Amino acid sequence: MSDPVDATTTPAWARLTELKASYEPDLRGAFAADPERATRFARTVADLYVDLSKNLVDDEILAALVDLAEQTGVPQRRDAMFAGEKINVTEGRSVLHVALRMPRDEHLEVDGRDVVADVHEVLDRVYAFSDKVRSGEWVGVTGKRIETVVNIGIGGSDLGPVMVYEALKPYVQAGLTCRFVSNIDPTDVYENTADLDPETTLFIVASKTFTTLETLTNARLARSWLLDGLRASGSVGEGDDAARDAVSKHFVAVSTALDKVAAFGIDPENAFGFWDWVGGRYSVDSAIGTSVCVAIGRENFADFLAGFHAVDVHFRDTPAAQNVPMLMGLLNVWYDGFFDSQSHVVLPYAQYLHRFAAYLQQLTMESNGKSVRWDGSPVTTDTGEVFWGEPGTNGQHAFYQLIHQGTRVIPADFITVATPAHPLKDGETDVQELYLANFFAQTAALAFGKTADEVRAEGTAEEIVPARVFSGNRPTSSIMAPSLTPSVVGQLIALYEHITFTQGVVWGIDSFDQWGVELGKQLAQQVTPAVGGDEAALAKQDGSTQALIRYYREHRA
Ligand SMILES: O=P(O)(O)OC[C@H]1O[C@H](O)[C@H](O)[C@@H](O)[C@@H]1O
Repeated sequence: MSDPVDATTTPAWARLTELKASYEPDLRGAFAADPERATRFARTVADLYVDLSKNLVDDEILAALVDLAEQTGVPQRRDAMFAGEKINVTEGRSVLHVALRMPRDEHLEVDGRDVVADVHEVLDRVYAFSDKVRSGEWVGVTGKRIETVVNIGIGGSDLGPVMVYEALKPYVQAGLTCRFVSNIDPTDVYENTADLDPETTLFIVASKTFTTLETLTNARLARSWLLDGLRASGSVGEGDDAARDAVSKHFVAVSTALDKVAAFGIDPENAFGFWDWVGGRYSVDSAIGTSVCVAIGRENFADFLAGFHAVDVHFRDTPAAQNVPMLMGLLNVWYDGFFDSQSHVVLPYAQYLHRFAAYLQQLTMESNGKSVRWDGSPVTTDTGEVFWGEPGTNGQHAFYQLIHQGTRVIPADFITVATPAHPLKDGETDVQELYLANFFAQTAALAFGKTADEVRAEGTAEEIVPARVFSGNRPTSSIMAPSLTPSVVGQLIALYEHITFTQGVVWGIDSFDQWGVELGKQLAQQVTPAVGGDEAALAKQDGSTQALIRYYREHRA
């Protein structure tokens, strides 16, 4: 595996440094001087129209960013990923989420196996299972059809499925509902089962490793809830055989560790596998998406996968200057490295995408929150900006103030669709038009601001003019699609996967490991006996931890 290139030593970085020194952001001037700017800085990828023109770049800067991608080896590493090379260096693994959405007739050999054939074998089993649940052929232990599917998972085994389920609500079969339990706070499993009927509930235990404390604990709680409920109503007798039979009708699992699934007591017949070359945060398009597939059906799920694939092909085959994910990743590097941007806001003007920012937080921050490169050397630039966001227009009335007038540059991605799922009218007014007017107005306000003279011209008292000035030159990228179809949702996810990849390569980091989450897990194991009252274990904790545990023990009702 080639060594990472230190981006800051490349001629492109030197050029960017030079360009930045003389760059005076002036989007008003840039649009006035170049009537073609909007079209020259727009790109398309699959169904997505991506307007990059309101970013703080000119032709020279963009060219230098493209050179940076070349000089840090982004295209080569991308090709290595698609070829199945083990680019997840610290875990010695290939990185092949792109294989999860390759069409059936493609082939990709890794360690002597055609992974595309393996993918489709599992996909066919997921499809067959989802057909049975949807048609009512799959029944619970008392013969009733399934009405609620509860996905139990966390991190990548939760955020992807819940985000996509919410995004594709209009495609969910009537009479079927999915719920998602992730948190080990007992409230989560309680609230999500309290009003359910065990006879019509199916649990999907989703865990790549099948060792995750939260998920296994919640799965056991769910199993107890199921058996207690069925026994209380006399639907199921006492004894292990009766319990096993009930569990086999109400529990399926998704994991790379099928031996552990069996050890948990779930029939391997009811388990769907995937592979160590799929990162958890890249797994919603694997069997981890089974809850989504049950909800929306195999045709829609296939359309979802096709959306990813269309963006994969674009990312793989398009030269950097036209390559949308690569350009967007490079813009992020530009803002992080040269404007000290510490965060990046994602603002979907599509209510169904209300979990998209939360999903992106794991994708981007677990991938690129690293301080060493893949050869172990320290990074030489900042990495891993904070991703955050909420659907517009809610954010406008809450936190946009900081984006418009705060002291930091916060690049923003605005995402919307032309056709709403529900074209409601307020009298004669098409509400989608009000919604999109806000989208367009916000990106214009951020880019072009409002000068002191413009504020004065409105008759504003001089002493409050400064407070009412908008500097403008606040960068945004606008992403539009015709409507929020399964394919478009797949396209959006793949777009951000490859943006994340591009940033990671420029920074020289392994975007596919997540060692940073391990220490807390280990410590939790050590602390658990102390929380439970083991004085010797308590004495081994630091002073602050001891005090916190004592507080808990004194106040626990
Ligand atoms: O799917 P699982 O193995 O249960 O893992 C669930 C999550 O837990 C971890 O701690 C990782 O940081 C995540 O990347 C992962 O998605």
